[in-house]
Amino acid sequence: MYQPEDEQRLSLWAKELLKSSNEDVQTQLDMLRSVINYNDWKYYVQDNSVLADVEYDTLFKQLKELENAHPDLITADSPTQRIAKGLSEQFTSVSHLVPMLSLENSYNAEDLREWDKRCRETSKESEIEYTVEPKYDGAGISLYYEDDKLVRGATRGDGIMGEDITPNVKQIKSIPLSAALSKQHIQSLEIRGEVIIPKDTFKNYNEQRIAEGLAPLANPRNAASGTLRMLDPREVAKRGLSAILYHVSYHTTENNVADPEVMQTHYGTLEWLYNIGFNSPVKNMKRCKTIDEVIDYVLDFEQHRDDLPFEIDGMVIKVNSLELQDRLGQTTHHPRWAIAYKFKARQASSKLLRVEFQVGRTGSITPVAKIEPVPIGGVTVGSISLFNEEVIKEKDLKIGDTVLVERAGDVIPYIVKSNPELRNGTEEEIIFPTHCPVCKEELFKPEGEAAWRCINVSCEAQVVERLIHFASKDAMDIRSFGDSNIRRFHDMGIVKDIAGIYKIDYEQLNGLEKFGAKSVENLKVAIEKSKQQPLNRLIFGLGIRYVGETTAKTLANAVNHLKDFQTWTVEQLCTLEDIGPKVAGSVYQFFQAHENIHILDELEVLGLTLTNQHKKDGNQENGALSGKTFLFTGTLSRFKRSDAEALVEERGGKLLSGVSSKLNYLIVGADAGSKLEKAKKLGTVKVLTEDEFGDLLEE
Ligand SMILES: NC(=O)c1ccc[n+]([C@@H]2O[C@H](COP(=O)([O-])OP(=O)(O)OC[C@H]3O[C@@H](n4cnc5c(N)ncnc54)[C@H](O)[C@@H]3O)[C@@H](O)[C@H]2O)c1
Ligand SMILES: [Zn+2]
Repeated sequence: MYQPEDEQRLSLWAKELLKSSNEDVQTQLDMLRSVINYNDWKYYVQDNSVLADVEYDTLFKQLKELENAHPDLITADSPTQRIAKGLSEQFTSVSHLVPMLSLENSYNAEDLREWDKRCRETSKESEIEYTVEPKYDGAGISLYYEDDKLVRGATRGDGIMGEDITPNVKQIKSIPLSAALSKQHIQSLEIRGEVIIPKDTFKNYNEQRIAEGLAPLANPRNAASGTLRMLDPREVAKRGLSAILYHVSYHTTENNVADPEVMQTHYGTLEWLYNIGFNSPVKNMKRCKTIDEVIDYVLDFEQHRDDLPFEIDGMVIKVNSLELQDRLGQTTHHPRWAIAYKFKARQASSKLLRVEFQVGRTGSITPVAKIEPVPIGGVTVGSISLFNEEVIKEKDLKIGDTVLVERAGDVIPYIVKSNPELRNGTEEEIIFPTHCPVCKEELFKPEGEAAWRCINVSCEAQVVERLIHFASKDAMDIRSFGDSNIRRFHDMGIVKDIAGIYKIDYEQLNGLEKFGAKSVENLKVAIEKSKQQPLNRLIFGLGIRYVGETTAKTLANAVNHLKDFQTWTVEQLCTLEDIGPKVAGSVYQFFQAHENIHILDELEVLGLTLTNQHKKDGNQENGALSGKTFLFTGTLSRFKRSDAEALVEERGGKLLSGVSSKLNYLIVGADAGSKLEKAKKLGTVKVLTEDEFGDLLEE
């Protein structure tokens, strides 16, 4: 389609147009159209954008404004007159019964008031009721049901034709394979929605990829869109996709009877869909009588976007009455009865200045990109982990490159891509070191692993990282002993290893710059308090390779005393829940090393708890919740989830990972989805609100 020199030219034009242009109107129009066509192709066909979404949106808006000012210069093939292209050749194409259009965008209250005014003028209504729902950041899909059965699932494609991905769609558990449509005399139904990957599924998936040495996937949206187009449905099933349905685009009734009453409003339709088993936005939806109410709701929602279990990139405002929607109609690009309100962007382009190589607590070398600082979603990003050497190769990064940076929700920022087409020849290769940047020992890359390692156990960098990890919030939680103090104390020779934390000579700290008597006292108290931390935190804090918080808990529950593991074999370790040979091997090695046992002995003498308190107290057998099983779902507001889970375990209760007949209690927060549905269907699970759970704890 495009030659490299075309790509370079079009990218330069984009930058020029973004800065403002002094070309005449016709030239500007031509440039904008070429640039937008090119970026549509990159985005929809190649799944590989060059511009940040905001930048693209700005150019699109420029084009629209220019065309509004010069309607005579609008051409039929202008990108404003059609929806973008996006069909691959991997799947059979199918026609949508009704085109899948785009949405008009708005960015502030002014835009929304403007739109409301237009809607009222066009419809000649003085007041319009709107609905507001989240704009899910995933991949659009269209589902077709006939005689209560799911017949077909398709991607959006170019809006007219989509890709037939029925086998993949059938793997998504929140999409019912059949639904009681005929109860409302609906014979056929085409519904639209979004396929998404919940944030924690995405995070787990990426952590797994990183542990396996693979580059993490860019963002939940790309992950959803890529997964839907995978050729093996079994792989799709493993990815934990979810679907939310937000629009009925077409339907017929049995014997042409009149439409059911529920289908007179958008809200009613979604409520009905929800009641017959579809996941729809009703729970996060609001009906608003005025545009001011709409504006309040979207602004408020933006504050809480990170509390949702999935990514959203804005809100969608729709006219509630379907009759009025019909009257307002659509352009070739978007319906007039809906508009998207886009949240602040979380993407930006910046320049890659240099790459630093950091040594982790297990000796792995992590390349970290230093970029020209850019604000993204309210924070300034200047440093970005590149994970390993492969990522640098895969993304084809060079020093001096213009890179696209994204920070999605609570996901750490990452470089989406470089833009090789923007290079001018002065860029430099990134050279991975052959020796540890701190202790200068030669680096090794074990077979089958992605990370280079410094295997010198007394490498200073590793010692410090181990101390930082040990004192961190999720491990021993030694407040007031943060990164910089740890580094300082280590450099001054005050703390040399973990045991050293408990042997600090506080006299020595007197008179230390920026560390007054109060700080010394706080530190002393925090260190003393950490001695009482439960065994699982200590195990996690020790930083045994592959032992995360969950594994640490499993290990802590398996023994009476930590040193009991000295006699465990790899096979025995493998019998523990979720512990495979890799983890077991690492734990085994840790407890076979004399120097580690020596540290444990030292810690015990210094007063730390190496015994499993729960076991000793018999809490688990006699606790108030013993014999009962629990599961939490949705967003909790009163409790932090990990705290709530700890409370259950402290009282002898057991946590389950899914809804089954073994489950006694399901505690539901906001936006509880399929788990709640399933629990209701089972009928044997007691569903509790957070407050009811609180009461249960007090009993
Ligand atoms: N970076 C680039 O080069 C580039 C290129 C092309 C497009 N883009 C981005 O893509 C956007 C245009 O893409 P688009 O046409 O898919 O529009 P869009 O993603 O902005 O909005 C329309 C889509 O929103 C989705 N959606 C989510 N929740 C919804 C809800 N509750 N109700 C209705 N729809 C909902 C639907 O899939 C719908 O198709 C641009 O605004 C731009 O940000 C970027
Ligand atoms: Zn080293």
